[in-house]
Amino acid sequence: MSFRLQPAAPARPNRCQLFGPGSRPAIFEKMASSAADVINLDLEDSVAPSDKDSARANVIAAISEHDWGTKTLSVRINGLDTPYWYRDVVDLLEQAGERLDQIMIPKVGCAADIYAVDALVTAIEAAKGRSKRISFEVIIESAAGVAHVEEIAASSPRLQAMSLGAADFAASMGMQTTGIGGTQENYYMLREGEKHWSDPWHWAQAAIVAACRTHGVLPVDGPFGDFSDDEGYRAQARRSATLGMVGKWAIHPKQIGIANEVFTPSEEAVAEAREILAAMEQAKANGEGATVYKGRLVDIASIKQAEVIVRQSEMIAG
Ligand SMILES: CC(C)(COP(=O)(O)OP(=O)(O)OC[C@H]1O[C@@H](n2cnc3c(N)ncnc32)[C@H](O)[C@@H]1OP(=O)(O)O)[C@@H](O)C(=O)NCCC(=O)NCCSC(=O)C[C@H](O)C(=O)O
Ligand SMILES: [Mg+2]
Repeated sequence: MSFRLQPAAPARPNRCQLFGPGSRPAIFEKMASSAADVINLDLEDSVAPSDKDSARANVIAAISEHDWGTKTLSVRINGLDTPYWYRDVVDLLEQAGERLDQIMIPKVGCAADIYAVDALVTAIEAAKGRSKRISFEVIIESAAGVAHVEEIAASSPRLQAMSLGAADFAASMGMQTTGIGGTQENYYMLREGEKHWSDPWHWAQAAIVAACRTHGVLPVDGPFGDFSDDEGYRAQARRSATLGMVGKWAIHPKQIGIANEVFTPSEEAVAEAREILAAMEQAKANGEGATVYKGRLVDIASIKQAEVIVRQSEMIAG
């Protein structure tokens, strides 16, 4: 165990990030009144090149015009490989009101990508006297992104969250699929003639969780494209939650409730966690470092596991 303590990730609910194209202002009010914890107004891939300027103007206006409540309000800018991103940053930071919380940087490939955006944001914040420091979130959605995930997680004190973007990731990796997340028909093993499906996103998710937990960043699962498949979305969200991710994107309002349910620890899970903490208190009072709870071992590490669940539930309850 390193003597360095693992930094805590930001203590904010991030169970569901609801996306909407910046070119579709008719849905902004629905997004604002939704039950999502985070709103992502998109200037990137859901906006056609011909609409980039008008979408940017829509988003800047919407930041002040709608009541976003206590949600984290984030805007996804265009990638650093496009001619749009610097104008996104300049106009947002110069023109959008103080309600803007966060910028999402897509297709990040190395720490220097974040450095470039950080330098620009820092200069504009100072020049304009913005009182609120903008935070960053990034999407890991390329081979380079996952190869450099740890340096990216460490890249800036502004960085609060990191998502896996399954669609661009699959393309960058040359994966044989057009699916956005979820079970992939050809990713199976055979045993005695029976197919057993595996999870092709798992290794990248695990890399993201480890990098995020090392550097105090929130790990988030990205989009699930088939919004008519509720159970497929739920299954992927449950796997992500089990792996340590704190939330998942919604690309349609019907996915919000499922994400909120999966990423809120259940009453039973919280009750059990509290019982484990009580059992360990008793064990400590008896001079023991380990004891038996419901027929299984619990020890000092179990305290930390139980605390994760209790802390998450208390933070969500506010
Ligand atoms: C996917 C959609 C285009 C579907 O839109 P639509 O056809 O309007 O859906 P419905 O008719 O079923 O809508 C029902 C009602 O819900 C409202 N609605 C729809 N979408 C949203 C939303 N995102 N937020 C809030 N409200 C929404 C409709 O207006 C209907 O309302 P009403 O008429 O009052 O009943 C659309 O959902 C959509 O555009 N989704 C977001 C797409 C997006 O942002 N994509 C980018 C993120 S994913 C990505 O980028 C990939 C990633 O980078 C990677 O690489 O993996
Ligand atoms: Mg993408």
